[in-house]
Amino acid sequence: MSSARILDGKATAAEIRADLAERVAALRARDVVPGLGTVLIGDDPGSHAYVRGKHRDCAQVGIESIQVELPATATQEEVEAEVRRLNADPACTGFIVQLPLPRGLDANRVLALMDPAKDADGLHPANLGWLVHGEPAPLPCTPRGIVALLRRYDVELAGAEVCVIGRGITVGRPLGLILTRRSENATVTLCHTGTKDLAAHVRNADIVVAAAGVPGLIRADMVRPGAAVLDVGITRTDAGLVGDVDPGVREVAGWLAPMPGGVGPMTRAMLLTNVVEAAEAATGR
Ligand SMILES: Nc1nc2c(c(=O)[nH]1)N[C@@H](CN(C=O)c1ccc(C(=O)N[C@@H](CCC(=O)O)C(=O)O)cc1)CN2
Repeated sequence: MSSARILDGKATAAEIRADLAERVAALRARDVVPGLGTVLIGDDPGSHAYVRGKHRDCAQVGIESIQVELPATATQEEVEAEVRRLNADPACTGFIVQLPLPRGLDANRVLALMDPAKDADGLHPANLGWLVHGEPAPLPCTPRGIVALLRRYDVELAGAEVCVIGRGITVGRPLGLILTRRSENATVTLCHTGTKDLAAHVRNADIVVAAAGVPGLIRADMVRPGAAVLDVGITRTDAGLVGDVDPGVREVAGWLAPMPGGVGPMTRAMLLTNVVEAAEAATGR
C-alpha cells in the first residue's frame, strides 16, 4: 500500500524564516526595526502557546516583540484601549489580537479598531475587503500558509477542485477568496456544518482542506486516491492534540499536510512574512 508524500510545513517554515532573517538584517542596517505586538486575553492554554511561539519566531529572525496580556475578565473598553495604544506606538510596526476572545468580548469591534496598516493578520475588515476586491493587502496567515505550502511542493492549483471544510474568518472564508483569484485559478467548494453530503464534496476534490475542528472528520473512504489533504483542525484532548483528518487517510492521499507539522508552522511563518513585508513597504524597500 502506498503512503502520501508529506507537505512538510516545519521544514518549509524554517526556509522562510532563514530568508526573512536576511531581509530583517537589511532593514535594520537602514535603521528600520520591525516590531510585532500581540494582544492576548484570558488563559486559554492553546492561545498562550501560540503567542509564545510567535515571539520565539520573532527573536529568531530579529523582529522586536511587544507583548500585551489581559485577564479573561477584561472589558471591551480595556481591550480597545490596548489596541489604541498599539496603533499609536511607533515601535509596533504590526500587531495581532489572538483569537478566539473570551466570551462576552466582541472580536469584530476589536479587529475593526486596529490600524489597517498595522494589521499583521490580515483580519481587519478593510483588508478582507481589499481581498474581495482583488487589491493588495496583508493576507490572513493560515490561508497564505496553505497556498505557500502547496506551491512549495508544486501541487497544481490552476483548475483544481478544492474542498474547504470550515467557514471561519481565519481560514475557510479567506482561503476560498484567495484560491479563486486569477493567480491561483482553483474552483472552491466551501463546506460547513450545514453541508448536507460532506463525503460527496470531499470525494470530488483534488485538494481537501479540513479546518472544522472535528477530530477524525475526514476518513480514508471519503478521499479521492491521490488527492492532497491538508489537516488544519486542532482539538486538545486528554490524549493530546487531534486533527480533523483520520490517520487512515495517509494510505489513500497523494499528499498530506499533517497536524502537527503541516499548516501550523506555516501560519507562524506567514505572520512574520506579513510583518517584514509591511516594514519593507513602509520604507519603499
Ligand atoms: N489572531 C489570530 N488568531 C488565531 C490564528 C491566527 O492566525 N490569528 N490562528 C489560530 C491559532 N494559531 C495562530 O494564532 C496557530 C495555530 C496552530 C499553530 C501550530 O503551529 N500548530 C502546531 C500544532 C499545535 C501545537 O504543537 O501546539 C502544528 O500544526 O504543527 C500555530 C499557530 C487560531 N487563532
